[in-house]
Amino acid sequence: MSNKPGELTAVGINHSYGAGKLKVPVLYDVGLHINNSEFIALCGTSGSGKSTLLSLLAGLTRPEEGQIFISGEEISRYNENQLCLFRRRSMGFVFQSFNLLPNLTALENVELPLVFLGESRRNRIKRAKEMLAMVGLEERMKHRPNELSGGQQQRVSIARALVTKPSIVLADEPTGNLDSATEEEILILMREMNRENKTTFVIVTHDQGVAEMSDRVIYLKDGRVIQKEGMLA
Ligand SMILES: Nc1ncnc2c1ncn2[C@@H]1O[C@H](COP(=O)(O)OP(=O)(O)OP(=O)(O)O)[C@@H](O)[C@H]1O
Repeated sequence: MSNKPGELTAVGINHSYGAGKLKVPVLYDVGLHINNSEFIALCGTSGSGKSTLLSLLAGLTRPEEGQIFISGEEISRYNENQLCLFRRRSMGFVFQSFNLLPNLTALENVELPLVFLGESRRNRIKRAKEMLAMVGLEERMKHRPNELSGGQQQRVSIARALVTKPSIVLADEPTGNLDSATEEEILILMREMNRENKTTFVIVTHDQGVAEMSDRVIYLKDGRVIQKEGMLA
């Protein structure tokens, strides 16, 4: 299997939690292909397996069966160190609860992924400032997360996700903690980032707004992909 930067492919994924009598199957023969620079909504009812699938695509969980290819690399074969390096270099993450470090400023939070990649301080600051300007927060870069609104915190976390120029951003309910006006603002921002940087976005969501703004919806029901080409959930 060869795929290009920013492409994701899953083949024959079966996954369960627990073992023996306590084993709970969660994903059944899941297959999907996502093209470079697509903006994808991953939808489905509560408990259908969306977060589990995202965690497998992120390489945070290893599939019990099946293969996952990201940008041409079969990450389902990687060991922990290889996975960690791959995530740092090629992926960005956005979470419902923002996951910013409370004692760091917005600028320092955005710099952090570059610290892990060993970038010089000068380059880190330059790049983090550029990203904060791109998300409209250059005036707030010295502020700590508790001095920012929820929408501003999510903007910082989008800047942090994109600062390493990843080919893929994975987001788990990124608008779940925001009011509806802010939710729309954040969605528009992610769509702009997707178009400007040609970054692939995969967004787990219950929000119809995300689905409507997406190129495509992948719909999970009871652990199976039931709809995937150009249809809304
Ligand atoms: N660590 C775990 N151990 C055991 N079962 C788990 C674990 N994580 C998830 N599950 C189960 O796997 C199933 C799928 O969970 P998952 O969180 O992937 O669904 P989801 O579609 O993201 O749900 P939601 O929309 O409610 O967040 C659920 O039945 C859940 O209870």
